[in-house]
Amino acid sequence: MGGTILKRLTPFVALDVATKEDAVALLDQLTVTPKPFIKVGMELFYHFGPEIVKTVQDRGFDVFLDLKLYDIPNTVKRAMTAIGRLGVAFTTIHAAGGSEMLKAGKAGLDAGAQAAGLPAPKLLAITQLTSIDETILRDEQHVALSLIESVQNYAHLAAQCGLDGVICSAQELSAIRQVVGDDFWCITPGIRPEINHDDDQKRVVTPAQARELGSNGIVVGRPITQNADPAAAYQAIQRAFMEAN
Ligand SMILES: O=C(O)c1cc(=O)[nH]c(=O)n1[C@@H]1O[C@H](COP(=O)(O)O)[C@@H](O)[C@H]1O
Repeated sequence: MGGTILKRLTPFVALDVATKEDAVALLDQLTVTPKPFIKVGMELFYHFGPEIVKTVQDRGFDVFLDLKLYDIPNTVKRAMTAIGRLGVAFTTIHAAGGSEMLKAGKAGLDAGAQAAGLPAPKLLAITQLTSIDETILRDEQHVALSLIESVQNYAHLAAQCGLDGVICSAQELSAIRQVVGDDFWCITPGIRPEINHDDDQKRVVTPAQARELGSNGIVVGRPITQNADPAAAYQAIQRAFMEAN
């Protein structure tokens, strides 16, 4: 890291629930210090649209709107312009869409924010989803690179296109840091307090491992939202990630 101090954000809680009542109940339980970022994903957004973003913001949380855009450059640019007007802090796009799409997305996002008089959201590129492993990459996607090389390639592409960072597994961070600057955000889902490989996530680390590997921020869903005490689960994960032993 060239001797610089790593920026580390409080965890992002993935609000992956189906109803507004469930979302609000979780937000009410997560009014803790330090405050988490709240990730609104496809499930809530497709049910309730921009209104759900406002609901979260009105409760004092910064929003990471995770819609993973992937389409032709013109369509992505226009959709990103709409996202830029929502006042969110972070949003996502697929690096696999290529440089023209990434640059169009960034231009649209910045234009939307500027038109609304808001700061531009940070744009993060999805590299390889944390549910993808070497077997899927080789046998289904027919990608000739190793998983780490593919993630590293997408991170380099995203940085060259002027994006603010990537989403990846913390397992790829040292490879990524070889090709991007220290100020490039590497946000890492696939976090489990205990590694037991019993769900759809394939490239998984603990919160403490994410810290040791140099993650700038972790995204955590089910270990918090499906816990009987979401606030306690969040606080334990937050401490493990943010405080050195
Ligand atoms: O973009 C994301 O946030 C994301 C990218 C990725 O590669 N893997 C990944 O799990 N995510 C998201 O991170 C969250 C992880 O949720 P849990 O697996 O329940 O902790 C989900 O909301 C996913 O959509």
